[in-house]
Amino acid sequence: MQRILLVGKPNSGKTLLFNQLTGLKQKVANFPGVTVELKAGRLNEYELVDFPGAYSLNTLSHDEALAVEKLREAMTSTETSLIVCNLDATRLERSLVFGLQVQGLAQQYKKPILFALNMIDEIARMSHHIDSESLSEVLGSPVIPISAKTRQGIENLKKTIKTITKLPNLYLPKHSVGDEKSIRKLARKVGNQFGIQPEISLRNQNALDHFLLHNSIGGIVFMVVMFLLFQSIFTWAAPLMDAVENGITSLASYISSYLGTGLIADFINDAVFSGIGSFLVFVPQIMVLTFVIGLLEDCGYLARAALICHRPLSYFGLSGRTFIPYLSGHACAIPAIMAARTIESPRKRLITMLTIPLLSCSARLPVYALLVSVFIPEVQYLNGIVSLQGITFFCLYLFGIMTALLVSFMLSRYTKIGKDNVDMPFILELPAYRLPHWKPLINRVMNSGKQFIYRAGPIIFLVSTIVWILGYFPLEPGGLENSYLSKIGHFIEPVFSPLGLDWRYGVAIISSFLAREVFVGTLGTLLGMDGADGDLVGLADKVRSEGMEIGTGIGLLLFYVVALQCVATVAMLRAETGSDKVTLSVVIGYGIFAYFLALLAHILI
Ligand SMILES: Nc1nc2c(ncn2[C@@H]2O[C@H](COP(=O)(O)OP(=O)(O)OP(=O)(O)O)[C@@H](O)[C@H]2O)c(=O)[nH]1
Ligand SMILES: [Mg+2]
Repeated sequence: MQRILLVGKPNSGKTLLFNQLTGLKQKVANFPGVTVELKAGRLNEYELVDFPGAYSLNTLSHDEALAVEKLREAMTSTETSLIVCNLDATRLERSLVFGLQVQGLAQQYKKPILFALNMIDEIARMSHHIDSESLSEVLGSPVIPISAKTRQGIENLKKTIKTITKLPNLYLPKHSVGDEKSIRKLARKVGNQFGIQPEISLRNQNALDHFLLHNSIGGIVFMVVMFLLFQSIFTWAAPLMDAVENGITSLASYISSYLGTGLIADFINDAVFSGIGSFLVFVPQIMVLTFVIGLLEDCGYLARAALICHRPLSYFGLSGRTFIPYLSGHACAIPAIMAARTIESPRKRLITMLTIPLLSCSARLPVYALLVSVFIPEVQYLNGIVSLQGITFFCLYLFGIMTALLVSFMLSRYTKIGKDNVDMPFILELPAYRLPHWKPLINRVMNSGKQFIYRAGPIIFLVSTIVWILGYFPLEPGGLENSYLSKIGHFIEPVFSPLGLDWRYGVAIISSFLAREVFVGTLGTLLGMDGADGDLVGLADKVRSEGMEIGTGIGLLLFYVVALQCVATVAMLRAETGSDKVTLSVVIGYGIFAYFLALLAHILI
């Protein structure tokens, strides 16, 4: 299939434009380095390829290097029909440095090129206008003004793409500017002539940055924002979680009233409703977390937070750019490990990737929520804005962060890991402050919930079903205690009994090595079969009524903070580090560390 390449400077709106043209929903956010791998979609009879952004053909970070390498490769391919180079109209000079370099490549390989002059809605808001026709004459290639946000000019862009792909030879760039120095000179000249003056575009930004990047005020704002972020996950998501829980409980009792008793009824109650239901409750929490992170990204704050964190993170052998993968690691480690591609220093990138699994991702939420509600009373402060359970959550997340920092510190000080690579400087372009763009944000939130269900749902269903079958059969007096599962459980019990956990918790922990959220589902199935009435609220009550000691509970929590129990993360680590040895060491190392923490907590508390 013939291809159209969509390239340009980071954070210039390529992916939003890609989504508008293909109808897909790739991630869009207001900081440089969101897209880290090539993504393809259909635009009429063509394949449209969204590239990671790059500032120049001479690259710094891994994602830029990938973009440039793939771009050079695609240039030589006969399947490449057109290059659409996206320019950020509010930062014309910077967009043109890469744009003119790409135009040079297009001329060399005889490919037509078209410039999409994006963000003209922002330009209009600043009472400015860019004469795109004159700009097109100066550049020697078509320039189409658009707004990927408001869709202004998108139809015109589509029409121009059609015209050019029909008669490509008429649109080949006629001349190229030459070396990097003359490109930068021309970019500055054109930027000054057509673009918006930095004093105007940066006026509001500078005022806000003065406050948010201030040495002490900036630090306090950062702490408050992070505290509210973590509070939101627990306190603010609670009403939504209650709604889902009530919905599932009513559905369960409605369906059970029709099923009567017997094998099918037991299966539906214990495996389906207790197993799957107990993890569905956490979908709203994950969506709230994605919403708050998305809000911070969209308004431009996250890039500032990365800058604030650069100094302290450097102390632990990391970079300011580690901040964004670390933060998104609290939603899911997989995209976070990929996001580490934007880290300029290979050593810091490696250390970041290896420590991301220590951050509390949303799969731990069900486990935390269950144990926190067992041990921590529901006390609220400040009219319900802050709760004791929320504070406990914050401490658990903090523990994950501290452990990640400590491990990074040790890796950077006492090992040679990744040391043979050249170190690169930390450079970060601060995006403009903007109001959030609601549609893509809502899409992301819905997607996060959907993906959690799609990814975890089938595994949980499978594991719950297997656990249920092993626990139900052979149909002998004594029920669960005489089941196959109990035999397996008792066999592995010696591993878990030093932690104060009986065989049922052992089975739940072992089954959660595939994915952590399976723990609650399996426990739901197991305790459901053991007399809980299949209702989800009952799970915490059931654990409490069995008299689990607080030291054991805290030990279990710490175990889940540290242990790397996620097949998908292990596979991703292997792919991104390219080393079996490193991946295996991380899995075993964190496993042993987690076990000893749990043991210590059980003995000491
Ligand atoms: N106001 C306005 N904002 C836009 C427009 N296009 C994109 N944005 C915003 O710009 C930010 C960056 O958009 P992305 O599509 O993620 O940019 P990208 O070029 O793909 O960025 P990387 O993947 O990091 O290279 C997001 O916050 C978008 O909502 C536009 O036309 N107008
Ligand atoms: Mg992108």
